[in-house]
Amino acid sequence: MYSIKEAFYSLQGEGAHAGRPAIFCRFTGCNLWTGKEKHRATSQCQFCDTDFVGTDGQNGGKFHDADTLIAHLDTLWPENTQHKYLIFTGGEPALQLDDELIQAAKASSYTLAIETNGTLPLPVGIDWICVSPKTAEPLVVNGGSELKLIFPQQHLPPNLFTDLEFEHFYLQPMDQSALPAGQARIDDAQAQTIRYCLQNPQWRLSLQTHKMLGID
Ligand SMILES: C[S@@+](CC[C@H](N)C(=O)[O-])C[C@H]1O[C@@H](n2cnc3c(N)ncnc32)[C@H](O)[C@@H]1O
Ligand SMILES: Nc1nc2[nH]cc(C(=O)O)c2c(=O)[nH]1
Ligand code: SF4
Ligand SMILES: [Mg+2]
Repeated sequence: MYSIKEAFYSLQGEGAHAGRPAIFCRFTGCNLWTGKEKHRATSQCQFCDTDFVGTDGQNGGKFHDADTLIAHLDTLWPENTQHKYLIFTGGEPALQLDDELIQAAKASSYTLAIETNGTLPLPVGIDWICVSPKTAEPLVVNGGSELKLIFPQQHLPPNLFTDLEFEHFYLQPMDQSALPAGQARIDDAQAQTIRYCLQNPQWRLSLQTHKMLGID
C-alpha cells in the first residue's frame, strides 16, 4: 500500500534539472517531522515548506500496489510523448519507495528521480538522486547526483558535505515565508546564499523557480 499526498505534472523547479517537465509523486509522511505545526519547533527539520499529511491533495490517495499507482500517475503524462520523468518526493519518499514501485515505473518507461533527506536507505535503480541534508548525523545516502543543501542551517555548514560523492553541489536559500509567526527567522537567506557561493565556488545557487512562476 502506498499513501500519496498529491501528484501533479509540472516543471522541476530546483537544482540541475530546473525547467524539466516531470510528474511529482508526493508521498505522505516524513521521519524528521510529523507535519503538525505543534511539533515543528521540536522536530529535526523545522523549516519545511510542504504539507505532506494525509492523502487529500490533488490526485492523492491510497494505492494498493505499484502497478495501480503507476497507472494513476501515467494519466498525468501528456499522451504520445516521450522523455517521461517521475520525481518521488514527500514527505520522505524513502519511507515508502520500494523495488516493486521502481520496477513498475521503469516498465512504463520513466526516468526516475528522488528528493530525499538522505537519512534512509534507497532502493537501487533511481536515475537521479537529490539529497538535501537536515541533520549533522552522517548521511545514509552519502553519494548521488546532486547535494542540495538548504542554506543557512544552524549546525550544518556546507563544508560538512564537500567531500561526499556527489556530481553537483547546490545551496538553496531557505524560504521562510510560510513559517508560523512565532518562529525565529534567519536574516536574508538569499543574500547569504549568494555571498557563500561567490566565496566558495564549489557551490552553485539553486532557486525555487516554481514559486517565482506561481506553478506547482
Ligand atoms: C519538501 S522536501 C521533500 C523531500 C525530502 N524530505 C527532503 O527533505 O529532501 C523537497 C525539497 O524541498 C526543500 N525544502 C523544504 N523546505 C524548504 C524551504 N523552507 N526552503 C527551501 N527549500 C525547502 C527540501 O530541502 C527538499 O530539497
Ligand atoms: N515545481 C516543483 N519543483 C520541485 N522540486 C522539488 C519539489 C519538492 O517539493 O520536492 C518541487 C515542487 O514541489 N514543485
Ligand atoms: S525532511 Fe523534507 S519533507 Fe521532511 S520535514 Fe524536512 S523538508 Fe519536509
Ligand atoms: Mg516543494
